[in-house]
Amino acid sequence: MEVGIIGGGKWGQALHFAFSKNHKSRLYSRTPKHIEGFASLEEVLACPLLVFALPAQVVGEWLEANFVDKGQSILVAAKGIDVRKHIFLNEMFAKHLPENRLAFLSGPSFAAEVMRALPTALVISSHNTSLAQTYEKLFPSFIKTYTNDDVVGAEVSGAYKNVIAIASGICDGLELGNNARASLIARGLVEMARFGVHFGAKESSFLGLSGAGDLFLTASSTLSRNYRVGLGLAHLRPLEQILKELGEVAEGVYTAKAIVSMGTKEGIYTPIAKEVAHMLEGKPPLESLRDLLSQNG
Ligand SMILES: NC(=O)C1=CN([C@@H]2O[C@H](COP(=O)(O)OP(=O)(O)OC[C@H]3O[C@@H](n4cnc5c(N)ncnc54)[C@H](OP(=O)(O)O)[C@@H]3O)[C@@H](O)[C@H]2O)C=CC1
Ligand SMILES: O=C(CO)COP(=O)(O)O
Repeated sequence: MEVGIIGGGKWGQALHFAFSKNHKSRLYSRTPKHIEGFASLEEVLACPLLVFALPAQVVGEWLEANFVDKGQSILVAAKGIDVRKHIFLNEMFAKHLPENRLAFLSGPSFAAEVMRALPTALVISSHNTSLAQTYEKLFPSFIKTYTNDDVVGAEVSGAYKNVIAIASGICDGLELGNNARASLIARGLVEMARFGVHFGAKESSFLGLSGAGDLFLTASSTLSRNYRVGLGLAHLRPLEQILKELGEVAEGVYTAKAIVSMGTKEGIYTPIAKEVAHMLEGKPPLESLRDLLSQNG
């Protein structure tokens, strides 16, 4: 099979490496990369199976400017919620192609470990089971894949876990201990499930790879860009400086604000995301901690 990857960042390159094991993979990015299989946007868009691996916050503008519907399907590998429109990625893509040509990738997957061909498990969610199974065939044997139809559950899991990961980094940066981090992650899982179920997600999705799996991974490792943002915030470093030094996307920085806006509008209790959004805007972490601990859960 042939696959065209849009996005040559860490995740696009990792997926390109994985797909290239057994299939013809082409990759396009704004900045040319000197890797085998690098192709023009036209060559990539000509592939019937596409993978979108750009940051969530550029989805809208990128699709408007570049996407030409020639009957392709898209596996969305981005994780986030649009901070300007406060809508899920499936709604952004649905403006350009029908949901039966859309699938979403989620689960615990640091690109760096995929590049080392370390064992990984992922979920492909689509309203079109046959499409999910087609995308499954692209993955090499070191990546185990599961499929389901809970697109919202996959999206909310992948997006929200980044926000809880920032909170976990703050917790460790403040040296609050293992009890505190475990409690924060557990309550974060409850919070993301509450948010997702409100928008139609299946609660079971948050107990699996998409939710608990990706949350445990991202909230417990310095391999996570979002976790590292939290460490920096705990040490009172300016967010602009943290992101400049990171040099890569940290989706939770934007998703936190989207979650709080959507939660406020819909009346959903999102205490951790709310405090993360406050800390991203400069609220001292210890004040947030006090406010979180003083709230009735
Ligand atoms: N890294 C990981 O471990 C994983 C990441 N993801 C998700 O994948 C998505 C991409 O993340 P990742 O690859 O890690 O991010 P990186 O920061 O590594 O790369 C981002 C890429 O996006 C490109 N880009 C940024 N803005 C634009 C734009 N306006 N137009 C065109 N291209 C743009 C950059 O291009 P340029 O190089 O030209 O600046 C860069 O190649 C995110 O949603 C992330 O959450 C999911 C699972 C794992
Ligand atoms: O989504 C990821 C792992 O599943 C990558 O996490 P970070 O974006 O926090 O690095």
